[in-house]
Amino acid sequence: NLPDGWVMKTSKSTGKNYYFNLQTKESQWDKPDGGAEESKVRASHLLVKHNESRRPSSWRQDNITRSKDEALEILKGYIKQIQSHDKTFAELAETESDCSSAKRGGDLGWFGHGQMQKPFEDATYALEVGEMSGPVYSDSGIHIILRTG
Ligand SMILES: N=C(N)NCCC[C@H](NC(=O)[C@@H]1CCC/C1=C/[C@H](COP(=O)(O)O)NC=O)C(N)=O
Repeated sequence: NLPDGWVMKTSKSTGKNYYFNLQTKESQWDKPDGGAEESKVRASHLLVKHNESRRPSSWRQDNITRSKDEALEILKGYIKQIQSHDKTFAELAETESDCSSAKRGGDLGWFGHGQMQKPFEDATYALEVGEMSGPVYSDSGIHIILRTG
């Protein structure tokens, strides 16, 4: 049996079985190891990309040219909006995040060690469930992380 959200599919082109996560829409050839549930975490994030991001493009903007400093100032503004309860985390992530998870309010689903870039993984595991991070830097850009599970 497969961990939650995962289904097995057969590739039309190769006839090989692969695994697809209905929640995160990611697919992989290897059977997802359940991994001890307790070692997994769930998080949402709001990503602001910049011109040094590994992929300076997103659903919001084809070519992202803002500087890293500008991205940090923008992200700090979002943190203030969330802390003042002006908007919820998910509402802001949905309209502002440069990650495709924006359409799920920033939800990345459950993940274990080795799946996300290390700085992001470490920052998430350091949070209590329900806690929000400050600015977290990865090769993708600058994130706010909300640990949800
Ligand atoms: N398991 C789930 N839900 N999907 C696979 C995630 C793969 C992982 N991704 C990341 O580490 C970045 C930073 C944290 C979230 C994340 C999202 C990136 C950010 O955007 P990008 O820099 O790729 O354009 N978009 C999707 O992957 C990686 N090892 O590269």
